[in-house]
Parts: sequence; structure tokens; C-alpha cells
Amino acid sequence: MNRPFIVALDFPSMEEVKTFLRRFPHESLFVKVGMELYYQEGPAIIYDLKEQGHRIFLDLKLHDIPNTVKRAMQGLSRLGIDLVNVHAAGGTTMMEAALEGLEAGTPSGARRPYCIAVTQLTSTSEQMLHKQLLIERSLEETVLHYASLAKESGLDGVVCSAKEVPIIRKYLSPSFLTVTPGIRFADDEKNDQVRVVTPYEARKLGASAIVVGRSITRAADPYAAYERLQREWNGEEEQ
Ligand SMILES: O=c1ccn([C@@H]2O[C@H](COP(=O)(O)O)[C@@H](O)[C@H]2O)c(=O)[nH]1
Repeated sequence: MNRPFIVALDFPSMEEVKTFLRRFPHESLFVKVGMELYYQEGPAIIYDLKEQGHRIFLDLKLHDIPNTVKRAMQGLSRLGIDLVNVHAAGGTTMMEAALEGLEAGTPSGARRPYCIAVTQLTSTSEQMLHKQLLIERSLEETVLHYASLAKESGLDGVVCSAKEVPIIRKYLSPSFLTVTPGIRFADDEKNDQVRVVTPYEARKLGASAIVVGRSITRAADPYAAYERLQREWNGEEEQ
């Protein structure tokens, strides 16, 4: 991925997004629009961000029967987004259907959006996996298995914690994308995240891209936090 920093625009309205983006006047960013923002603002937010020159990861984590996912993806593909995702737990037939929908909705001459699958949310702990989800395998094995299903289905990559990137790189192709949320500076709160790493660790572990929300959006100076992120990723700043 040529732009490894994805900023999660977890805001409730277009107005708040605009206020935030005013701090980045000369930057064309790779931004993530998630459920909070998309369910309030709908496709208009995508058109607006595209017009401002930002690349877009639409993080809706689709998970439904294959036909529903296919038809939803067909519509999303027409928005001109760059990256979209599903839950790998929907299985291979659902993931294949997602790709079919994306291809069907992509305007001729354009590239279909990249499609990646969530393996296990970065807020999931080993204990939660076993006790609540009743999955007996280890988190790492489960993530690798879901990543293999995504690869088998023809997807472009996965969402996982950077902690699992080495095992995915070892067993699946090195070009398979690993998009990793759960990023925190060493002096940050974890909040609801469990499997967290710093930007520097994510790079060392081989992540294709990092997704960063609150460490930037809730910083006193978001632009300074974005610059710090880049310096840490590049190993230019002490951890
Ligand atoms: O496993 C996942 C999948 C998606 N996310 C999303 O990433 C951001 C992270 O925000 P922070 O404020 O940096 O914690 C958020 O939009 C999540 O919905 C994730 O965290 N983990």
C-alpha cells in the first residue's frame, strides 16, 4: 500500500469531519469512514471526501447471507471508494459474493475497490475468544485460519492486529494486505482496544497499513499527532 496511514474519521457528522480536516489543509489523506459516520451521513460523505482528494476505506464490515452482501457491495462499489471490508466469519461463499458484487458495480475502466476481511476484532482478547465466542483455538491460529479463508475467496487482504502480521506473512503471500487497527502511542490509553501496538512496532511487524483513530482525532493537536505517527513509523522518533 503506497499510503500506510489510514485516519479513522469516527465522528457523528459531516460538520465535525470538516472541522477536523481543516487542521490538514494541504494533505490528501487516506481516511476511514465507519459505521458511526456513514449511518448518519450516507453516500454524501463519500462524495464530499472524494471531492477533497482523500482516498477512502469504507469500513462497514459486511456480514450477511451471500446474496445480500453481493447486492450491497454492488451499490457501494459505485461510490468510487478505494477499500471496503466484510467479516471473514461470513465464510467463503459470502466473501466470493462480495467480490462479485464489487466487480459488477465497478464502472467500466475503473479498478474495483480492494476488499479485505476482518479476522478477529482488535478489541477481542484470547479469553473472550474462548469464554464468550466458544472458539477453542488460539487467537493467532483463528486469525490465520480466517485470513486463509479470505485468501482462498480471492480477497486482497485482512484486518487484524499487527501482532498477527508475522504469521500471516509466513503462511500466506507477502503481497496479501494486512490492515491493522489497534494502534496506540506508548503514552496513550488503550480504551476498548486489546491487541494494541505502537506505530513503530506495527512497521517492524510488517503491517501493510495502520488505522489510527483516537490517537489522532482526540489529540490536542491532531496534525502534530499525525506527524508524530509518521516519524515513529519511520523509526525517526524514540518510542
Ligand atoms: O478489528 C478492528 C476493526 C476495525 N477497527 C476500527 O478501527 C478504528 C480504530 O480506532 P481507534 O480510535 O484508533 O481505536 C475504529 O474505527 C474501529 O471501528 C478496529 O479498531 N478494530
